[in-house]
Amino acid sequence: MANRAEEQRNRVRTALERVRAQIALVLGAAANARQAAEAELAKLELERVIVRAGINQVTPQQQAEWSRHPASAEVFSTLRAIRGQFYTDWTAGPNALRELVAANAPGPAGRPPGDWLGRVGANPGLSAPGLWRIGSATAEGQDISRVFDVAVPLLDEAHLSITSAPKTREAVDAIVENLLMRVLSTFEPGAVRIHLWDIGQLTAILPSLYPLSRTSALTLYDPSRLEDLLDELAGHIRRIHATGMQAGYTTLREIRRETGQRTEPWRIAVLYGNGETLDHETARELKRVASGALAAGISLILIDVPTALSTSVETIDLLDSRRAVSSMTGSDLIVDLDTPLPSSQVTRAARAIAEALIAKQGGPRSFADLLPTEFGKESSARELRAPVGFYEGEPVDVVIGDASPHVLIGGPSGSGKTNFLYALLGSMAARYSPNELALYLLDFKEGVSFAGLAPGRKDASWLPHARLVGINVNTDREFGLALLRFLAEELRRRSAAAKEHEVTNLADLREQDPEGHWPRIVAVIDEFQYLFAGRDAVTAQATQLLEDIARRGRSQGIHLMLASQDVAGIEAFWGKPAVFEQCTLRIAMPKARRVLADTNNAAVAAPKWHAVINHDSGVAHGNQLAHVPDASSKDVFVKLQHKLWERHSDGPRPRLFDGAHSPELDRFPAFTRLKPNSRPRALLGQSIDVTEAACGVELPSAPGRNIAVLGGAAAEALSIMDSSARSLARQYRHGAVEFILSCPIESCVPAVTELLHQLRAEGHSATLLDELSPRMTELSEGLSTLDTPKVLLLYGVDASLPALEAKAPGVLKSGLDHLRVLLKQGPGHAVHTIGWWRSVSRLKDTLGFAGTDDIGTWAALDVQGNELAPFAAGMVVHWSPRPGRALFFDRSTHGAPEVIIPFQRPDGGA
Ligand SMILES: Nc1ncnc2c1ncn2[C@@H]1O[C@H](COP(=O)(O)OP(=O)(O)OP(=O)(O)O)[C@@H](O)[C@H]1O
Repeated sequence: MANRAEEQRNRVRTALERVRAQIALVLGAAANARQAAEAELAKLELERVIVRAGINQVTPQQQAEWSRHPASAEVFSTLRAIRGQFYTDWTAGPNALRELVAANAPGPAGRPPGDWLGRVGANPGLSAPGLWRIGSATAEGQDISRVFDVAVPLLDEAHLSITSAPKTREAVDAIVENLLMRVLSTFEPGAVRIHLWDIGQLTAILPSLYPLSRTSALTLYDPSRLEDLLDELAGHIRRIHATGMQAGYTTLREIRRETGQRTEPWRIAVLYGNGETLDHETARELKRVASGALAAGISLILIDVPTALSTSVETIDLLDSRRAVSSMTGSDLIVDLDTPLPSSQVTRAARAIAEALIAKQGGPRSFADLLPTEFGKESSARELRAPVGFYEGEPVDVVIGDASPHVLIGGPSGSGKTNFLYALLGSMAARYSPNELALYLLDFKEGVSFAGLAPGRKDASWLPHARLVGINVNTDREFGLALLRFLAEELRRRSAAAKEHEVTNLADLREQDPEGHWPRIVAVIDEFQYLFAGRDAVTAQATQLLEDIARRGRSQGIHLMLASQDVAGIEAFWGKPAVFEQCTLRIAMPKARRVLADTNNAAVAAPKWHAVINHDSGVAHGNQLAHVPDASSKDVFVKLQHKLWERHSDGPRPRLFDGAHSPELDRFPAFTRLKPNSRPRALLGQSIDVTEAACGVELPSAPGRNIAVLGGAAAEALSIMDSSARSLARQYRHGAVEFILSCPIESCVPAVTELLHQLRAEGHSATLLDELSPRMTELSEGLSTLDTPKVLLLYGVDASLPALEAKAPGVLKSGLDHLRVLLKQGPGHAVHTIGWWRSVSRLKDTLGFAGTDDIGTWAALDVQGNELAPFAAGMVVHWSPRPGRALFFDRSTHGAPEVIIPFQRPDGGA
């Protein structure tokens, strides 16, 4: 037993020892591998150090240090072999370099100044030469065939850092001037802007270039305010980055290449320091700018600014006034700097460029300059982009898209807001077809500023992109609300479609649903402050709807463009910052207040007929000043509209809502389409709605289906009675309904008689009663035996009351009692009353103790809202009576009363 146990222990021990031996072997192998790797690493590191320092540049001290390295012999022999081989091949080097520079530095970028200095460049600036010549160098051997050009990359490619040597300021200036003149002379004027800052001076920097300083090509900065320049550059970078990113590009170079347009100039910022390090904050900002600058087409030339930049920087270190070493050629080679350009010639050349730029920017540009050569070619899937004006001859774009979904436009009266809107609408309409862009235009101002965009009497054309044009709506705030409701509904429809297709934005929806009709919608509301003009339900609903649309419209391609004379005064707006914040695109006309950020005063200084366009919520760095061409004077916009209309005249015409005109019943589609049917509706007027709808009342055989017209405004009352009767008449077959009319108001008799004839002409029985009571009695007593539906058209019931109340001797019930019976029981027997009472109290008198239930629908004219509460289930009724409008309520269908427009009667009254 003991033996077996011992045996087992021995077996285990032996096994363990074997394992240990294996582990030791593996560890040994790993240690060896590691040692070898470390040796290799040390060798490579040494190699790197030697290469960096230069095998020939070495000091004896360093040489001694390197020699101590175990791998030094091996490394030196490898490097010498490579170097030897390189220099053997190098016979072809200078020539190759000459060819390289010639290919990458064409024209003024690399040619001698005699070939170009003084001539204005013609390169349109879609791409830039890769290299710019600064001098030459000579490879070992010193014979002429070994001389080659030295050039540095600049625009889009790299920054440049120059370090001076004692007494070399002139030489440094010569390098910078040489480079700048090469760049300026390469491109057409305006393609490059130079920013100059010198810590030591304001006025004497590169004086030969001064003729350019009266143009945008050259800007000088205060020595004590480097941060201004850095701020400005940061602003450009942010803007270019934002617009590029939206379109899916990461660099300005890519934008230019892909779009074929030079959307932005290149910028070169020349910073002369004094060799001292910048303060911490400025250095940090400089680094930040430098790292984003190249992608935005901005390059820095830093002179004696000792800041390590973490991006591509080439260096030129001056040895003396003629010689330098450069990172382009390495420390082994000396660069012989080009001789300075003759200053008088530089001045002359700078003047020529400045003059060419001024000539090119020319006088004010016209509306036609905003239009593309071919119409309707752009896609709005990602954004809407259109120039609206010019800054120094260059077009300035407005972009409406995901990053700037909504627009706020402000400017005092006469500052050119409407003109701006026309310029922008024209520029967009010319670029995008009506399938890409749909416009809903609403103007709360008195006047007809958008009227021309809808077909009119004088001009039958319309802007094909316009779906709705609302004019003279200053008193019809409800129309603004209707537009907002419509947009909110469209938003819901789009969200549902997006959900169905499992996408989150318009671009993707359009991709997933190519057959769908998903234009970008731009809703322009001029003088939108009217929406908030009262402390009432309209303001509350408008605010809520605007917030909703502003928040969610961005991803569904629904954009708001809100314009106002005085944004500052819109209390409801400031109380609800959500809408304001979503309007990231701000347009400030000259002297506009509060449209831009509080500290941004650009609008104050903006000249006449200019606008400050800011896609960054109004912060100063986003300012773009633009001269807006005249788009609103006679025939300017119209010409474009005609062209567009001819292309799309088969498309739908826009709905025109003109608050100054009441609709005509005989031309109103909802009326002309009426035919006999089983559910006749009395049309009372036009709904204030985005679609051209009538508001109607169904008169089924049910209690309460009577209509009361309330108030003393006779024209409107007559109109409502008239359209109700005539519309009902059309919905019955000949003789299938009987109209019974009564009118104790003398002045209204002609209108009533005319209606009587019209009803008869429709083939119906119609009677105008002299006395109301007998017929009321007859009808109420025979209710259950009546065979034809009847409509009682009772004008001025209040005037009939004395006669109705009178009782004949010995008779128990008065005519009024019978009328009450008819109001209560008539509808159940197809006898409906449409009555006009000139005051609410007289209606109450008529109804007596029976309560208000028998009046299921009403249209109120000049009566106060609080009087109407009993007829609207006790709810608070807001109503400020106004001519040509009525407040309409149908207990069976309405949650709240709505404003309607009674039809225009042919005699001219409402
Ligand atoms: N860029 C422009 N160039 C030439 N004329 C212009 C320009 N902008 C506006 N105008 C003219 O100035 C006048 C006022 O312009 P506009 O109606 O656009 O201003 P507004 O700010 O909308 O003023 P309001 O709110 O009072 O209508 C118009 O007669 C218009 O033709």
